[in-house]
Amino acid sequence: MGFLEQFVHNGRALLGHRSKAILLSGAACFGAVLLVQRVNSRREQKKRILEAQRRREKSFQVAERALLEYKQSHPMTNALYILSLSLSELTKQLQESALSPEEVFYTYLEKTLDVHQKLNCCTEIILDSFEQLKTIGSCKRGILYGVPLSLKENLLLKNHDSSCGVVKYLNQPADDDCVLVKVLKEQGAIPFVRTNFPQALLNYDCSNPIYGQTLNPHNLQKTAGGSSGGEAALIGAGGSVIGIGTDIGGSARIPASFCAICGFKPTAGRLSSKGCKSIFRGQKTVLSTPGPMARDVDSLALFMKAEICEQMVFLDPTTPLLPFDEGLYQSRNSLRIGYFDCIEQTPTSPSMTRGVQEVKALLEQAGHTLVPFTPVRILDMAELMSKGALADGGATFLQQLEGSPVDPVLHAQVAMYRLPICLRKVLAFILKPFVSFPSIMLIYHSFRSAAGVWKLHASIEVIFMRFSVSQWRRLNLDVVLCPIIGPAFNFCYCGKLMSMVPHSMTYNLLNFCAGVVPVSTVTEEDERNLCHLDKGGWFNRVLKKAITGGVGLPVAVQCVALPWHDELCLRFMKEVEELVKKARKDEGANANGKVYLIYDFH
Ligand SMILES: CCCCCCCCCCCCCC(N)=O
Repeated sequence: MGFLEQFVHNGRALLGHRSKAILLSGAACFGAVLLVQRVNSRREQKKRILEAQRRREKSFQVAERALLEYKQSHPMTNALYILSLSLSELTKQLQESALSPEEVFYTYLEKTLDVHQKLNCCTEIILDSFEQLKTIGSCKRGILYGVPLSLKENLLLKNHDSSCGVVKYLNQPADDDCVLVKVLKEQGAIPFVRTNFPQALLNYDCSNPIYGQTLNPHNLQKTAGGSSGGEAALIGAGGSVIGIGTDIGGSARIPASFCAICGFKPTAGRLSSKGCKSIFRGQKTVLSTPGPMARDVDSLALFMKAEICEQMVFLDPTTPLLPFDEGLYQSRNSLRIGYFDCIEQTPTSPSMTRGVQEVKALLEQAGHTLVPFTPVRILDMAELMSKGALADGGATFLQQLEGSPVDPVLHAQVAMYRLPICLRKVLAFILKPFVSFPSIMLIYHSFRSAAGVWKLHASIEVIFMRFSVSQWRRLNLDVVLCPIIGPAFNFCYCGKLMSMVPHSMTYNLLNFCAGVVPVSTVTEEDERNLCHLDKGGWFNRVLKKAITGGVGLPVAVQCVALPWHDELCLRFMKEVEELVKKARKDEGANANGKVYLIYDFH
C-alpha cells in the first residue's frame, strides 16, 4: 500500500471509529436523558400519590377530632338504633324531628371511620359536610333531609379531585358538583364520604395504587368487587345507609352481589350522568350510568324518587321529564317472569345457578308465572361489548396509566392491551374456532370510517330487537330473573375473568335496567359442586380458583326489565326481597329448612 492509500485508509478507520464513538455516546446520552426523565416522572408520581394519601389521612384525622368534640357534649346513646333504621324509617324520623341530623350524621361518621379501618373502603371524609350540617335546617322539606350519603370517588365534587385511581388526574379539583349531588343536596342529603374503586374503573375488583385494596366485609380474604366496591363494602358493613355507584359493565351490581347489598343500574339516561367521570370521553356505545346502592330495595326506590325531579331536568336537560311512578313501584299484581340460570359459554358458579333456582321456586309459590328464557347471541353481544367499550383496543386505557404504577388487579388486562395489534389480530383469527372469549377479548376494532361505527350500532340494534322484542314480546314477559357474578372472588381474579362480564354487561349494551338482590349464602354443597368447573375449560378452572373457600359468602340474583321500565324492575326486586325474607322467617320457625339470607344489618 502506497503512502497515499495508507493515509486514506487510516483516515477512514479513524473517522469510522470516531463516528461510532460519536453515535455510541449520543445513544448513551439519549438513554441517560430518558432514564433521568423516567426516574423524575416516577418520583413525581410517587410524590403525588403520597400527597393524596396524606390528604386522605388528614380528612380522617379532622373527622375524628370533630367526632370526639361532638361526643364530649352529646353522648351518642341512640347509635345502635339509628344504624338499625332503614332509609325510609330514617327519613321519617328526621322529618318528624324524632332524630336530629347531627346525631344521625355523627353516628354514621363514627361507624364509617370504624368500617374504613377494617376494610379500606373510603378515599376521604368530605369535610365540607360539617359546614353543610350547620345549615341543613333550610332543606327540611327535602325527601332526604338530614340523610348522610356516600359517593363513589368518580362523582365530581366541587374543589375535590376525582382521580379514578389514575395518578395524572390528581391535583385537578372539580369546578362544580355533579348534577346528582347538587340535586341530593337540595333534597337535604349530606354527602359525607367518598369511596374506593379499581384503577381506571374498567375492572370489577377494587384496588388502585393511590388508595389500595378494599376488602370484603364478609371475608377479609376476598375482594369487595367493583368498580363501586368501596360503596358496597361500606354499605354492606353498615357505614352508610345510601350511596351512589356507577355502572358500565356491572359496577354497581357486581360489588352489591359480593357484599350482600342491593344495587341498581337504571336505564342509562334516566339519571343524569353529568359530572360522573370516566377515563374515556365520548364512548357512547356501551353506556355508563350512575345508580344507587343500599341495604334494601325501598332505599333504592326512595333515592330514585329524590333524584328524578324538575331540578335534575333543569340542570341536565338530556334527562327525560319522566316522574318516578310510585304506583307502579307499589303495585303487587302477578308477573310473567322469564328466567335462566346460566348463559352460553360464560363461566357460572354453582351458587349463582342455585340462587336463581331457589328464587324461581319462591316466585312460583307466590303465584307468579315463570317462563324459561334462553338469552340469544351472547357471544355476538360479548364481541359488541368489547368493540364498543374498547373501540381503540385499550389504547386510551393504557395512555391514562402511562407513567403511573399499574395496580396488580389490572395486570391481566394491561398485558392483553399491550400486545401489538397485528399479533392480536392473528391470535384472534387462530383462536376464534376453538376458544370464544379469549379471541373476543383480543379483538381490536379501529373505526377508520363512520361506516364502521354505524355498522357496530346497527348490529347492536339487531341484537336488541332479537333479545327484547321478539323474545320478550313473544313470551309476553314483564321481567327476567337471572344470575349475577358471585360469590366474592379472591384478590386479582376479576381481571382474569372478564369472560364473566356478559352476566352483567349485556344490560349495559342493550340499555335495559337491572338490579341485584342478595338472596342466599354459599353452602358446603355449592363448594363441593365447584368440582364441576374442572371440566369446563380454562376460564372455569380460573373461576374455581377465584371462588374457592367461599362458604357463607353472599349469593345474589339479578332482576332485569326493558329500557325505561325502572319502576317495574325495582318492584320486581322488592318482590324477590320480600319473598326471600318471608322464606327465611318461615324456615327459621320451621328449624330444619334452608336459610336464605343470613345477613341482618340490624
Ligand atoms: C367478553 C366481553 C369482554 C368485554 C370487555 C369490555 C371491557 C371490560 C369492562 C368491565 C367492566 C367491569 C365493571 C364495570 N366497571 O362496570
